[in-house]
Amino acid sequence: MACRAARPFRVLVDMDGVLADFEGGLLRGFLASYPGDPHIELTERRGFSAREQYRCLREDLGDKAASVYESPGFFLGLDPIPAAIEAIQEMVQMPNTDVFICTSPLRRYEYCIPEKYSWIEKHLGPGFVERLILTRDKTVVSADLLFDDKDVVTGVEPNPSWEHILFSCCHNRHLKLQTPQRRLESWTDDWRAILESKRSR
Ligand SMILES: O=c1ccn([C@H]2C[C@H](O)[C@@H](COP(=O)(O)O)O2)c(=O)[nH]1
Ligand SMILES: [Mg+2]
Repeated sequence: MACRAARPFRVLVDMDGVLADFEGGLLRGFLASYPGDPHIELTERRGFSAREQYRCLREDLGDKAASVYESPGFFLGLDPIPAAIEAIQEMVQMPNTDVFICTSPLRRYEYCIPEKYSWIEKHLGPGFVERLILTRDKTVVSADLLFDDKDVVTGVEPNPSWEHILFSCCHNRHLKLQTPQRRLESWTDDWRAILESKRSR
């Protein structure tokens, strides 16, 4: 029987907080839309859900925060995370390596979904649009690694195929990781070493 060739090493890269600066865009939009309201500095952000932290600050502020990222142009207007574009462009050229962008759309998706596609085309080119996976459950996507800023990535699959590498973001920097979880501080941190250490296992 012919041996099945080993499949390429597969990497999932999250979008918000890893490629696109969701937190910076939210704060900028909140200050512009609600200049008289209390806001949360990025250094004060705790927990994945900014909406929840704003709601805890004052009941009405959660919906105000959501109105910012539910507005037309929000997702398309996000700045790239520093060095993210260069890192992905290098990663996708690596031999025997497949890279997909795996991101969760808002429930209110009408602007979010097309703008996520447009953002990828704008910053990574039309070819990368083929590599965009939209799902609210990343555990069902098969891969070797997932770079994601969310502290815990859960879904219907209790044992996802990928190792979750926590990508540092304002809301998770304070977290102390449980061994053996690994963190990537930024795209100028040694992401290549993480790929090679995993690839060789
Ligand atoms: O406070 C928040 C923060 C994020 N979101 C949404 C925005 C995006 O659609 C997804 C991002 O999830 P990823 O895990 O980065 O794909 O979460 C929100 O609704 N509220
Ligand atoms: Mg994210």
